Amino acid sequence: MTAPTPTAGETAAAIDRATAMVLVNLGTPDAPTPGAVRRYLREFLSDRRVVDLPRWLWWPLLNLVILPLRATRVAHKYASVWLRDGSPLAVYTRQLAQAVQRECPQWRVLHAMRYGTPSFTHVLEQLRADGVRRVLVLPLYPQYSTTTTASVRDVVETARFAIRDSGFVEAGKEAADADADAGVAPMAHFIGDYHLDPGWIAALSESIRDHRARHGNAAHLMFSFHGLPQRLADNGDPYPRQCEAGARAIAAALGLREESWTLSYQSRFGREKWLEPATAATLKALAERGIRSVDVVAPGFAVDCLETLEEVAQMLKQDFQACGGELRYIPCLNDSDAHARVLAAIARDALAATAAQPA
Ligand SMILES: C=CC1=C(C)c2cc3[nH]c(cc4nc(cc5[nH]c(cc1n2)c(C)c5CCC(=O)O)C(CCC(=O)O)=C4C)c(C)c3C=C
Ligand SMILES: [Fe+2]
Ligand SMILES: [Fe+2]
Repeated sequence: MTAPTPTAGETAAAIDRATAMVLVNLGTPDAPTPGAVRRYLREFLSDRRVVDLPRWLWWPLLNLVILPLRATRVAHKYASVWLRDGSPLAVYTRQLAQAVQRECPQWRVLHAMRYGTPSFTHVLEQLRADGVRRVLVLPLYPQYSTTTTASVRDVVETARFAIRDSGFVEAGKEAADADADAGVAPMAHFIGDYHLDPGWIAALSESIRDHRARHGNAAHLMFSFHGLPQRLADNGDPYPRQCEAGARAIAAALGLREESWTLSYQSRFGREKWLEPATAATLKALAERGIRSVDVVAPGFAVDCLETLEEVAQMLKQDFQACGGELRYIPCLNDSDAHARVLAAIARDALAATAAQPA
């Protein structure tokens, strides 16, 4: 009996079983309930990369004030965008990893979350047990920030140390083999940002062009990015510069006139001064200038989530309508083929660059 002929994908898969790619996103609650949201927010907002107040001040504020007040309110928001298969961020991230897997049949492609499940540590242990020796980590944040990207890097290092320290031994191995194997965490390569990647700029420009061709051109295009405390930018976080450079490159690719687009920041949290201009205030100012239609795109989000679907496509849309205008939200690249191709190309380039480096 002859073995079945392998497909192109299977042949390629046989070439590099030792390499995997992990797409890492922020994470999201497991259910749109106050309990699940509380668990998620507790983990997220306990990360010193996200809130850097002294613990003696932050712990009581978080546990006794913020979580009790916020969990129920935010659970309602999640409920308003929840999909049949879960939170939008979880569903689209999972589907995006599957789409990238189709683009890269030679490697294993998985996803992990910085907070909640599946955790990066869990995914790395699984890959290591399957014999993967090299992991390419791609945080799903096009722009680098200490609050997001650096925090993913933290868990990558923690997970690699945890594997080394656990003296991980596979069942059924001979002692010598097991000794040789114990503590070998896969090597990790990390992609810090892709805010000016030409493929990414082209994919976003194309998606905006396509949306406008189908729904008509609004008078104005707004690039709305998740915000950050201004203090972090003042201390050198490159995030706002990368947002500006990306928005400018997309506007140029679309051939937009300077006065027909704006960059703004949304999702403010807490009392500190955040990056400005704020998306809500900018929309109000546009309405006051008599601009009646605005397209909003959110290039800081790889996939749609609470912040785009609830805050922009529901709340800000209603507010703008109340000012007599029409807001059209342009979805994120999500699990589109174009997005999967861009991320696959970024990964291939990153690995080719590491291979080209001298040993
Ligand atoms: C100090 C608090 C926060 C900082 C700093 C921050 C930075 C930051 N966040 C994203 C991406 C996302 N944030 C999302 C939700 C979200 N963000 C914060 C707070 C900070 N973010 C909170 C408290 C929440 C949860 C919702 C709420 O309680 O209001 C999400 C969506 C998650 C989902 O489940 O859908 C994303 C994505 C970036 C890119 C960023 C810095 C650049
Ligand atoms: Fe956030
Ligand atoms: Fe928000």
